Parts: sequence; C-alpha cells; structure tokens
Amino acid sequence: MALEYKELYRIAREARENAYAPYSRFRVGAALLTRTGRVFTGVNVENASYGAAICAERTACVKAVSEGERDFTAIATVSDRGAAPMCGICRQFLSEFSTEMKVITGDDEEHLEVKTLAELLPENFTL
Ligand SMILES: O=c1ccn([C@H]2C[C@H](O)[C@@H](CO)O2)c(=O)[nH]1
Ligand SMILES: [Zn+2]
Repeated sequence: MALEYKELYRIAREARENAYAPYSRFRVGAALLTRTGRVFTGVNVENASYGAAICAERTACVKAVSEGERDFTAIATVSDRGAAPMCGICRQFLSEFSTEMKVITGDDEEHLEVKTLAELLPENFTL
C-alpha cells in the first residue's frame, strides 16, 4: 500500500506542472484514487478575480464526479514548496464523498504523511 501512495504522490507531482497559479506562484497538484482504481488529477486554477480560484483537490474531485466516480479511497497532494496541507474548504468538499479516504502529502515520496480525512476534519458538516 505504501508503494501505491508513492505512485499516487508521483502522479500528483507530475500534474502540478499544469497548475495555473500566476498570482500566488504556489502551484499544487493532486491525484485522487477511486475504489475502481481510476486516478483523477487536479491542479489549482487561479483567476484575476482572486476569490474565483479553485484548489487542486477540488479540481480533481469535480473531474471525478463529472465522470461518474464518487467512491474515493485516497488523494495525494504536493505543492512546489513541498507538502500541501489541504485547505478547509477542500476538506469539507471531499468529506461529502468519504471521510475514511487517506490524505497523503509530504515534501517528497520518501517522507509521506498519511492521515484519514476524518482526522483532518472531525465533525464535517452534513445535512
Ligand atoms: O491545499 C491547497 C492549498 C492551496 N491551494 C492553492 C489555492 C491557491 O491557488 C494557491 C495559494 O493559496 O494554492 C491548493 O490548490 N491546495
Ligand atoms: Zn483547497
């Protein structure tokens, strides 16, 4: 399993190349794994209207849901400054689909931090 996380992390790092972050210069890549074994990548996409930016994690999530996938088992993220702790909006956004999914980040693939989403966001909001 650790190997699988490393591979997911590498995919996130490669995806980071496509980040559009001219304002923050903080590029982020994400790779979201589904139970069926598909991987959806995402990057942050910023905008001249700063608040319109979307994070890499939510980009990956909306791509997956748009393609009919909602059962997520893990997500890896990495910024170009190393580990990318997921923001609160993305924690809540992803928790809609799974709180048991693993969230993987780190400065490099030999130093990955793995937590469940429930650890990162206890008591997520639900209706
Ligand atoms: O986990 C994170 C944290 C930040 N960002 C993006 C949002 C914005 O474009 C830039 C700076 O906050 O990084 C992500 O994509 N994921
Ligand atoms: Zn976010």
